[in-house]
Amino acid sequence: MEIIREIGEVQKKIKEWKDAGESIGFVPTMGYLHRGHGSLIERAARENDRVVVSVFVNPMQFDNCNDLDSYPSDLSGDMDLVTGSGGDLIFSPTVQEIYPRGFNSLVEVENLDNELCGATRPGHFRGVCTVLTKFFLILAPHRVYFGKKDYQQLMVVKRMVADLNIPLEIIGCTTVREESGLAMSSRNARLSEDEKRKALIINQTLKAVKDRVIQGEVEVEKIRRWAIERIEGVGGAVVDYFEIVHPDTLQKITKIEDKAVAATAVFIGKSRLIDNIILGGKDETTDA
Ligand SMILES: Nc1ncnc2c1ncn2[C@@H]1O[C@H](COP(=O)(O)OP(=O)(O)OP(=O)(O)O)[C@@H](O)[C@H]1O
Ligand SMILES: CC(C)(CO)[C@@H](O)C(=O)[O-]
Ligand code: BAL
Repeated sequence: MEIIREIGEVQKKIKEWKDAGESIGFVPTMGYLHRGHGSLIERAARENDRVVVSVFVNPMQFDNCNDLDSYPSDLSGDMDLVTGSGGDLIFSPTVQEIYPRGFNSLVEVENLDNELCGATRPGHFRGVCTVLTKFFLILAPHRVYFGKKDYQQLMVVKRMVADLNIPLEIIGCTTVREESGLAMSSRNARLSEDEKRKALIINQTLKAVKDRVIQGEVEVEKIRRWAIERIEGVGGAVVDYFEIVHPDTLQKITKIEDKAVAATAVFIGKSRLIDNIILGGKDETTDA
């Protein structure tokens, strides 16, 4: 298992593989890898001959310097996880390698980015789409794997690839959880034991919302207010947003008449955690 830091070098390696007729799977990450990332890498390894994992904390997608500066990292742990999950290569460029002249060209997916994380982290998806476009052009993989924990990111990237005719397949993978139900996230590493216990309220509330919908509740505003109160009731949890949106357009809805997505971002202490659940349809336990 190799770590490559330079664009020219990773391209040389990928060319060798492609010249040998091998298919390339790509898993973009910001590092500090956990079993959630591992499941993406394992799936990529099942479906491709070679798997490249990028580890790059992209400054362009952070609107909060503290969040960027305190983002955890552990490249040697990442190497172990990538090896154990069947990956072939880590591409971990420096910021200078990716943005040598700063950056004047931006990729933005309109409308899908105006609610949820797009509303509360201005410029976030512009940063994500710009860096991913660069990675897609640099690596030219056949298939790229994303987690459904970042539901909006998955939808935005699918749309970007379709709009720009980028020749690769985007694959969404099931959210991997702790036994407690907490969605695995690199940012969980910053939680104290007490905060970790409090963070359980996020998934518990999403599941309770799903139950209310199954029992016939359709009024979004009623559910929203109830869910926010329930989450913040644990003390030390502050809801950044809790919204119920159309699963494809990601626009807010007022009544749940068909499939919908409940998505939330919650500050537990200083860590901002996200999670979501599919309502009014099958749950998110299947890959797509
Ligand atoms: N629990 C998880 N299950 C499945 N996929 C996941 C999980 N956590 C992250 N991913 C996916 O891994 C990819 C890289 O995500 P990232 O490196 O930001 O990890 P993260 O744990 O989500 O970090 P953060 O704490 O910043 O949210 C994304 O496609 C993301 O959706
Ligand atoms: C896709 C990504 C690696 C782009 O920087 C990041 O947004 C993430 O880790 O989800
Ligand atoms: N997983 C999303 C990357 C971010 O929080 O910036």
